Formats: sequence, C-alpha cells, structure tokens
Amino acid sequence: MGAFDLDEGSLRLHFIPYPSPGHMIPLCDIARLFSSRGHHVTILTTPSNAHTLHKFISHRLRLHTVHFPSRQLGLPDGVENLAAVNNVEDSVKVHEAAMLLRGPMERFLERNPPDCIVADFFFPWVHDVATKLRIPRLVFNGFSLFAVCAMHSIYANPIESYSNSDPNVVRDLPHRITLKATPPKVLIDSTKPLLEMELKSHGIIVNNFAELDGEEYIQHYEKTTGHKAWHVGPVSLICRTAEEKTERGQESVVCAHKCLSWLNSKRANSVLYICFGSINQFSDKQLYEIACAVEASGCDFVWVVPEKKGKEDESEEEKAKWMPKGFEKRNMTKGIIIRGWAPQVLILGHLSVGAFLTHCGWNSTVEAVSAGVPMIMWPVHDEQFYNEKLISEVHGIGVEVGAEEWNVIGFVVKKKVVGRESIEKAVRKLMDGGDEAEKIRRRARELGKKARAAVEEGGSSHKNLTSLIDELKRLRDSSS
Ligand SMILES: O=c1ccn([C@@H]2O[C@H](COP(=O)(O)OP(=O)(O)O[C@H]3O[C@H](CO)[C@@H](O)[C@H](O)[C@H]3O)[C@@H](O)[C@H]2O)c(=O)[nH]1
Repeated sequence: MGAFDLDEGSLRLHFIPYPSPGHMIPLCDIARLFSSRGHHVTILTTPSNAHTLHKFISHRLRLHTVHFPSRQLGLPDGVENLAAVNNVEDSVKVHEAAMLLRGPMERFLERNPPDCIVADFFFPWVHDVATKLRIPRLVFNGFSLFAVCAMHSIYANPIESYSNSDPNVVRDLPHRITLKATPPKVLIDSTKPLLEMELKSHGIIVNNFAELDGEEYIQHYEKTTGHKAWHVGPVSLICRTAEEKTERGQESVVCAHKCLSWLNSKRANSVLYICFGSINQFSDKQLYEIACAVEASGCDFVWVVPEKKGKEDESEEEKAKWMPKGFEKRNMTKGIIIRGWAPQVLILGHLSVGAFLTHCGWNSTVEAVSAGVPMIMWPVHDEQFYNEKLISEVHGIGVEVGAEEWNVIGFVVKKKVVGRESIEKAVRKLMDGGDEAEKIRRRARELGKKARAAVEEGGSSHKNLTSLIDELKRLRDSSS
C-alpha cells in the first residue's frame, strides 16, 4: 500500500473492524463517512473480509489486508468471519484468530502512523500502540449508549445483589428500567474489561443518533464515566440507492427488483419482516414455532433464515423439522422465505412493511428506527436485552415477545424455546391494527423522521461528525 496523496488539512485515519457483520458493516460505513468528508481512510482487514469492501475503494479509501490465521486455529482457509461459522466452537476459534491479528496490524500501524485509529471495542490492544505512537484512539462501540450505560450501572454492583431482587431494576439510570433476567456472569466477565479499556480512549463512536439514546443518557454517560461519546448515525442511511442497500454487508441472495415487486404487491403496513441478525442460530424447534405463529397470525411475511438452515432443495424430511408440512405451499402468495443474506435495509424501507420481528441486535434496531418501522422485540444474547427496553419502554415503539433466557454467543447454547402463542400474541399486537398499534406506529414514524434529519446537514449526527473531525485536526496540529 503506497502513501496517500494528502489534500491539505485532511486527516489520515486507520479503521480496524472486528470480523462479524454486526461490527464490520457499521464501522466500514463510518469509515466511508470520513472519506466522504475528504479524509483519507485505510481499513485494516483480512482477505476474505476485504472482498465485501472492494466496491468502496477510492483515492480516499483503501484497504490493507493481513493474513487471517484460520488454519492455526483449525478453521478452513477463507473462514474469517463469525457469519461464516455455525457452531459455538468455531465462533470461539474465529474470535481467537481475530485476536492474533494484533501482531501484523501493530507492525503496519507502527510503520504507517495515522492521525487517529478507530478500532472496534473487541481490540483493546490498540490502546498500547496508540499510546506509543502518541495518537488518539477512538473506540467503535457497536452498542447503543443506553446499553453501555446499563452495563456500567450493572457492573458497578455485584451481580448477586441483582439476582435476589425483584423486579431486577437497573440502578441509577435516568429511567426505571427492569430486566426480566440478569446478564450471565460470563458475559459480565468478558465485557467488563473491554468497557474499562474503552474509557482509556479518546472517546467512543456509536452508530446512533442523539435523539434515540436521549440527551439524558448522553449526559448520564458523560457524568458517570467522564468520557465522551460521539453519535454519528444511523450509518445505514449512507446507502441511498436500491443497489447500495442490496449489497450492504454482503451481496443479497434475492434480487432487489424481485423483492421490491413482491413488496409492491402488498398493502401498506401489511408485511411482517422477520430476521435475527447475522450470527444467531435458532434450533429447528424454535424455527418451527416461528412458522406456526406466523401462519396463525395470518399476516404476509418476509422471513429470513440462515443459508445453512434451509437450502431450497432440502428434502421434505429435513424441511419438516423446522416448518409444518405444506407451509410453503399454503403461504405461496402470503410470504417469502429468504435463505441466506437478505437486503434488510431495502426491505425495512418499503411501505408495505408494518413490523419487524427482531433479535434487537443494535444495527437491526437502529435500521428499523430509521425506516420508521415498529418492532416486535425478541432479544437473544449480549446487550440485546437492554435494546429491547430502550425501544419498548423508553420510546414505546415496540412490543415484547417476552424472551427471558439470556444467551451468550460463543459460551452458552440457548436451550429454551419461545412458544408459538407468545410470538403470535406479540405479532398480533402490532399487525392486527387497533388504537394501541396505531399509536406505536405513529411514534415509530416520528422517530424515523428524526433519524433521517440527524444525518442531513445541520442534523445532530452531521454536526457531531463535524466537531469530531475538528477536534482530531486540533489534536494533530497541536502535536506536530
Ligand atoms: O440477512 C441479513 C442479515 C443481517 N443483515 C445486516 O447485518 C447486520 C446485523 O447486525 P445486528 O442487527 O446488530 O445483529 P448481529 O449480527 O447479531 O450483531 C452483533 O453485533 C451487534 C453490534 O455490536 C450487537 O448489537 C448484537 O447484539 C450482536 O449480536 C445489520 O446491519 C443487518 O442489516 C443483512 O443485511 N441481511
């Protein structure tokens, strides 16, 4: 990689995304935001992950790839992303291999010191190299700031003090937030040191807009941690054309045109969109319950299932494990099943989509908010249980399925199945109409307008990005 031909005053930033779509997609969008403002960005990644990024290469955006040690961990060559594996053991291996990227990436950073490093929350080692090079490090935290505040609050007290209290109130937050279950200790133990390390950075960047986290949480975060958070999202709004939306993250397995013409044939707000992010693997039993619930609710649907799950040519016997017999035939005109990567942002943006049944991954959540689509909240693991609260209790733009079991990806395998009755009940609350559903929908539309305004010139996220850039320039100029 040669040196950039720098425009006067422009910054040089290096971005280090974690190899999982929920982390890579938004951080690479943030890198594109900087390059669209005339700054020079280099994304440090690995060969397979670079494939999805080639389309963004320009004279202001470059990729630098380092070898991903798949073989060293016993993974097949080319498996370099959490989305490329389908079991807990291999997820752990991908994570461990990602941690081994430190050596080659550190050498690259030392040879090519930028003005600022923006690295994922999962790469705390960047702290040492940034300190050595005397350059600011920003942490990309893929969660909502609301979730980060809840984590700080929970981690400040011994977890035992929560499990005996009823209800489980997250203490000292601006709202009275109660959780159905407390986070597992293993999750706390793995994220606490990362949150502590990010407090040593210059600040965190989040894929969110100030109005969604709410001024009270921004102030709460700054007051309790003494740290700064920069809201620069929703970053999915950087995708303007149908093509860009279809190719976001990965090439979609369905053609945008076909997908849109199916959605065009449906009434406004009549379609339920169902997708559980990029890494979640439900059991056959759980998928079966979803199928039964959707069919019983009678609504039109787009249901995304992992590619590994349902090949179109799978045998009837295999299929019968995860959907009732004749399901596809009976629902030929009512729904589509997307086996593999769906053009999520394109689908959510269509007027026929009336609700999103989601696992509350932060990107999915903020994408639904941006599209003004209300949510049926079914958190599964990690910080998704906090996101559920922000959406249903703070903003009132979602209904809860009632999930209680807190899974930790990579450590515990989810055992309980959420029954069809609870799913159907939650779906009906939004999709059957009625005054309450209309109020929720109206609030979601209003918040969607605020999301879109945030990234336009003069909007909160647009201004935040400008002031972050100004600050990084000041830091660079004062150190030279
Ligand atoms: O078929 C698909 C599936 C996913 N996506 C996109 O992939 C991303 C998925 O991200 P997210 O909704 O956040 O879910 P996860 O992939 O589960 O994300 C992980 O990372 C997030 C950010 O840290 C966390 O909030 C989650 O809990 C964690 O599971 C989103 O941009 C989706 O639009 C598609 O475009 N098509």
